Amino acid sequence: MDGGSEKVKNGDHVNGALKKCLEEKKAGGGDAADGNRCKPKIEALENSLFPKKKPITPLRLRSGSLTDRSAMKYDGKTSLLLLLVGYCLLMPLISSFASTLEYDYYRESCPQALHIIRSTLRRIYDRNSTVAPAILRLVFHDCFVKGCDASVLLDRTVFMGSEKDTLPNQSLKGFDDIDLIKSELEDACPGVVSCADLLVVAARESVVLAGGPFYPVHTGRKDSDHSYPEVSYELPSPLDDLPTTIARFASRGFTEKETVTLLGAHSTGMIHCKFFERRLYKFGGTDQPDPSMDPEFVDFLRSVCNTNQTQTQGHSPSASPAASPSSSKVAEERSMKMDYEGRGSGFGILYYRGLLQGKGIMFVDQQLTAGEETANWVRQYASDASMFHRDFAKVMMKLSSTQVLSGLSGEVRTNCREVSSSLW
Ligand code: HEM
Repeated sequence: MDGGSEKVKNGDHVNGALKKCLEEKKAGGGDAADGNRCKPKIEALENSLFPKKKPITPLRLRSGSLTDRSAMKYDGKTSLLLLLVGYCLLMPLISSFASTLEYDYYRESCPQALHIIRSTLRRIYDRNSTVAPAILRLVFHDCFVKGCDASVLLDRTVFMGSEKDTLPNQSLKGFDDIDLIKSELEDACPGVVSCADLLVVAARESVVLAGGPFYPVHTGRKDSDHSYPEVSYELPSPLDDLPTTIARFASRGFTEKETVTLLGAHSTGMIHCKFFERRLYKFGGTDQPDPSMDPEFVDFLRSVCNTNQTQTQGHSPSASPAASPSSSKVAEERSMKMDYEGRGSGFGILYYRGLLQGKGIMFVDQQLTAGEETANWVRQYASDASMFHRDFAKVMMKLSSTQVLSGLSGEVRTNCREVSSSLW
């Protein structure tokens, strides 16, 4: 076994121990995921995902170095210059320390915060399981646009446009569910828990509910006082080819591998026919379907999206319940269920296997098999569920920490749809 798979195994082991701890604590009626009891296991999981580097031994200063007083023959001007340079270099460093996220940031201000998020989300999920993929997608659309600052949740006002109204965000869902969770938080701890933290924690829970891995989420994010509709157009499109997708993710600091991993989120949820219909009939200006698609799968998707035909069953991914009624209005609303029929190890692995068989629903998904490096990762994830779960956990932690506001930057909104500072 190579070193990489050894680490995967360790990660699995720690994740298993953590899950056990959480279950035991839950059976005991408490909330453990972020409580003290499971903290050592959460830290062990973090260590297995991100092994700590050895501390660097400080270099001994040799005589004759810059700190050697005898060598300091600077005049007043040089000292002032050095002071200025030092100030300029250190200030960003100091403020970046001040703005670091923390483990269990709300432990004193609102110790029940994470329990409230988790239990409310689970209550909603029990009634309507579409909440989980909806919130997972929301966090991506939030974090990709100016960082994880809940800007995507803001409604339009007379002074400010809203990200929600832009084309890439028009089919986002889950806003009411976020409102419900926020109102529970506000009842318990008014004005304390940010919408940005709410969203990343709820997304983590959503991944777990969808059969994906648990990953630790540090907290302390603040909310933006601004929405960025113009930046929303930088979100990837379902019609993008591979180089464009790679470039878009690279612009946010993600590697090719991480891009492949992140798209594994398409293991769960729904996708409307309008996002892939052109692939089925008139691909690339021809009268033919996309040649990279499996022909039987093309027929299947045509039957799902065509309101005149009856629904076909028995394929994976399966036709969605939303695809049953047959009025013309519903034609637009027809959708494919991306749930690749798996819980536990099914999350991810079936999505990548589907890609290898030409059964990617959106062009952007199928394109992952078009590049040498990306196709290599697709193949690896299709055969190694634990490697995918470990990488997905890591990349979701990275996504959740993208360009956050913290410390003195940003605010805590009391209503996720409106900024709290009165100017807007
Ligand atoms: C190239 C990048 C991506 C593109 C072009 C893309 C595009 C889309 C589109 C068009 C849909 C269908 C929406 C609908 O029918 O209403 C969708 C669904 C979804 N996307 Fe993505 N996506 C991308 C990456 C991601 C990432 C990185 C995540 C999360 C980490 C994600 C999570 C989801 C989820 C969970 C759904 C299902 C939503 C639901 O059922 O409500 N997507 N995506």
